[in-house]
Amino acid sequence: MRVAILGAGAIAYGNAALMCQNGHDVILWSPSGRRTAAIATGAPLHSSGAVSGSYHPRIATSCADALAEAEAVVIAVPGYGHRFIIESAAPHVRDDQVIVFSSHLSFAALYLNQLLGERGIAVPIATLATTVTTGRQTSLDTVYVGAIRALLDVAVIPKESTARGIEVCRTLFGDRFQQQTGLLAISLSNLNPQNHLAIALCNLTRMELGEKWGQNENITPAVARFIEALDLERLAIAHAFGLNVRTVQEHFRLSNDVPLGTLHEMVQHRMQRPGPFGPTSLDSRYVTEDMPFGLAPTISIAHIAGVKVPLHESGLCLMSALYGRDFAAENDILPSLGRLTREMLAELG
Ligand SMILES: NC(=O)C1=CN([C@@H]2O[C@H](COP(=O)(O)OP(=O)(O)OC[C@H]3O[C@@H](n4cnc5c(N)ncnc54)[C@H](OP(=O)(O)O)[C@@H]3O)[C@@H](O)[C@H]2O)C=CC1
Ligand SMILES: CC(C)(CO)C(=O)C(=O)O
Repeated sequence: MRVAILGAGAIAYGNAALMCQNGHDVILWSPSGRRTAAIATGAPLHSSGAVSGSYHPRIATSCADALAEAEAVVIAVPGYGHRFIIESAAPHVRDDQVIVFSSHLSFAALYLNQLLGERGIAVPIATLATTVTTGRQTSLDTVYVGAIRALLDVAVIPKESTARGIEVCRTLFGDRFQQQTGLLAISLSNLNPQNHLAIALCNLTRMELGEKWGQNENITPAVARFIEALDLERLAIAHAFGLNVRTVQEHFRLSNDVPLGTLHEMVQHRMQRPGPFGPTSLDSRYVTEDMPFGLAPTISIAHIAGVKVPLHESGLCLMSALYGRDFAAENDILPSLGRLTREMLAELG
């Protein structure tokens, strides 16, 4: 399949390596052009870890160029890049294409659907609760793929295009997708915001001082308790809408192939294998993406549902104070969607 990847970071490169390995024709677009500079001159993309090999994805010079021949389009940038990517792509999307958000946050798919609607077209938009690959970009032409997740949740809008959206995900990435009820369930199934709040808040001075620290080693019993307490709030929101979403322990089992237990027990199992390292700067998407585009919308959903989420609210407040920023105000997707109501959210499922 001809597939365009909008983004050129850890997930874009990991996905590109996996899809090239699966025989797909991949074209990458780096919004600034900087990250793909080496590959554009002919250097191969070297991947190590769970995907190992050297590949030659094509490089697009513009978003329009990336989309021109694509049958599928994967959006793989942090939430703070979604608005730019959506607005760059929307004028060029064709009605025979399928879009995949890897991963989806903050109802970004609704914004894309809205812009396409203004052009009179609708395409399947598959939203993934997390990413197929994990990993880190280690240089401009190298990526380390930590894992390929065994199973992940997907929902497609418009709902009537679900079968086509999931079919394309399976063609690109393999048979590893489980259909969720809808976009609300997917929004409540992305666990990075809560996990990263706990990991970053409890290790913030390590980040600020640029220390090298193992992420799992620092999910101590106290940090794991905090993550599990945050998880109970998230599950209560889902429950208020009658939705069934995975627990953090189930998510950790699927992502890391370890037996179910308490989160701390599971992290201990995971530590038998190396990596990943925690962020080494305050300028980390664990905070700058996950607070505005993960925690803030989740709190809004909780308010609409009438569910109390004191840990989410305190976390967002503390992080905003620590950074001297108003993270809730940094979300540039929600204001374009109008007022979300309980009925609209319930309809999304
Ligand atoms: N890495 C991982 O293991 C995991 C990642 N995820 C999620 O996957 C998504 C992608 O993550 P990852 O690839 O690691 O992130 P990266 O930080 O590596 O992504 C970098 C890419 O995002 C682009 N980008 C950054 N800021 C902007 C912006 N303001 N406007 C437009 N583009 C921008 C960069 O553009 P340019 O090329 O111009 O520099 C680059 O192409 C995130 O939502 C993340 O939370 C989820 C689970 C695991
Ligand atoms: C490292 C990992 C897989 C767990 O926190 C991750 O989710 C991320 O990098 O965003």
